[in-house]
Amino acid sequence: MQGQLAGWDDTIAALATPPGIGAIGVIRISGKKALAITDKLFTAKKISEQPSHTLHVGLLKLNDIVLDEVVVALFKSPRSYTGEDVIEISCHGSNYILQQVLQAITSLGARPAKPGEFTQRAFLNGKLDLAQAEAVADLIASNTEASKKAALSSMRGGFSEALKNVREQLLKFAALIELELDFSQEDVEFADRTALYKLVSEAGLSINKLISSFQLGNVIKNGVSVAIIGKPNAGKSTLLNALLNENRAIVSDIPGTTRDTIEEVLNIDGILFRLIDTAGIRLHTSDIIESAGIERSLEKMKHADLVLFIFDVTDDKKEIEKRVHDMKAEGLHYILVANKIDKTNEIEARRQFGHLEKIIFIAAKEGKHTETLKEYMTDTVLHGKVQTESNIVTNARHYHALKEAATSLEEIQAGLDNNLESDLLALDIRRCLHYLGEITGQVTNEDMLDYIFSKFCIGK
Ligand SMILES: Nc1nc2c(c(=O)[nH]1)N(C=O)[C@@H](CNc1ccc(C(=O)N[C@@H](CCC(=O)O)C(=O)O)cc1)CN2
Ligand SMILES: Nc1nc2c(ncn2[C@@H]2O[C@H](COP(=O)(O)OP(=O)(O)OP(=O)(O)O)[C@@H](O)[C@H]2O)c(=O)[nH]1
Ligand SMILES: [K+]
Ligand SMILES: [Mg+2]
Repeated sequence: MQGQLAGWDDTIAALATPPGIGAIGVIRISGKKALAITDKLFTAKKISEQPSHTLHVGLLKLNDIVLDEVVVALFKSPRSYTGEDVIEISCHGSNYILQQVLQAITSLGARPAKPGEFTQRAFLNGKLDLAQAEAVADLIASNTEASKKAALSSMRGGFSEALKNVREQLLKFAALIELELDFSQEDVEFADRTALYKLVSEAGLSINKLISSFQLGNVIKNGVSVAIIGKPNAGKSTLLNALLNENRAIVSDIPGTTRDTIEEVLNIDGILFRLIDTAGIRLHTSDIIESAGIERSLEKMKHADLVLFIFDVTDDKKEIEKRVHDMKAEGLHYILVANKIDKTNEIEARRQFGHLEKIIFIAAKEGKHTETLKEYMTDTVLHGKVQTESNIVTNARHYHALKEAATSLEEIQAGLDNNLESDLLALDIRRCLHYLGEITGQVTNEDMLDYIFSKFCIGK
């Protein structure tokens, strides 16, 4: 065997806490030799003879040299994170001590764990399915309430449960239809086609709901990039500062103040917006540094999830309309920010620009209506629907598999509509089952597992 499955029988060890920081450092050991190795190092009592889920204080010694005074936690197979015997040794957080203890453990027959290898074992031993295991990595990476909540729910099996039901029902039908093939001479129907049709359309609905949750899932997991775009002196940097509530970017009345892009993260209601202040764009310039800046701004605009197109309300209407037309043509998501309403009056500003869609009137300098803009930004990315209670797909791999499963379901439906023969119908059902199984890991291959678990941190 190759890759991660090679060495699956080894006993593995790794630091479970970040190296070099913290009062305590935890080393985790998993596998058949975990207890025996600990027995050789721990002097207070025989760990292998203690009940599972107990804690023990004592000295660790190797060749009569004291390594540290530690706390040992014991999880006996199968009642552990990995399903194997697991020992956790909490040492004093010195890098030197931790390295010494790890070396002692490996000298007694364990090897260093690869990234994600503890969680991979949990998966291989049936403690978690693949979607749950992937959610563990998302949980560790989560940095907002929304991303934590989505990952925790998936890790605890919410998403998997939603798929399991569909899978089991389809499996039943596949088995019945395949049975018909054995009796092909006799023209029998074991699988009730009407019931199958009902199941397939219900499954299609729930899978399509999951598919459409991905847009929100992506926003929750990866945040939203927001390019602040506009002419020199439109007030882009002033707006960045107002949104952040701090003087991050230099503001001045000199056009061309911002030369390079400035990026800052803003958390609005649990969603991370990566704000990008850019150099002002204008049609003609002879300054090469400025034109390089404009180039960069246009690039940021093209790749942003959302564009805040800001302009001075006393500016020429025609030019704004042209920019809006261009953004629409490029299919960009944008909000028009009519700035400096303090310079005129709001009624006049609305008279000039109110015919444009997705527009908001503000005075960035005074922070006027910037809170409303924040609400508008979250509404724009969430499209009004915050599905907090249902399952949210945040993983691109799951999303693609769900799309394939949905296509297979449509094929099954079409097959039923056209009285497709049992063998072909069975193939379509099997294809759908295959894609559902890829998500939760009933269907895997080693490369896929290697890829998924290699993205984890060491010790997880
Ligand atoms: N010290 C420590 N803290 C930790 C973990 C860990 O492994 N060790 N975790 C690691 O991610 C998370 C908690 N997750 C865990 C999940 C399952 C089991 C476990 O031992 N499960 C067994 C026993 C259950 C029981 O008897 O109640 C099982 O499922 O059979 C442990 C931790 C976060 N905190
Ligand atoms: N009256 C008024 N002035 C504003 C407002 N917002 C920004 N300004 C002024 O407009 C000028 C330009 O502001 P900046 O934020 O530097 O504009 P910018 O778009 O970042 O400009 P560049 O980086 O040069 O492209 C400054 O003098 C700001 O004080 C506003 O709401 N009202
Ligand atoms: K400026
Ligand atoms: Mg600026």
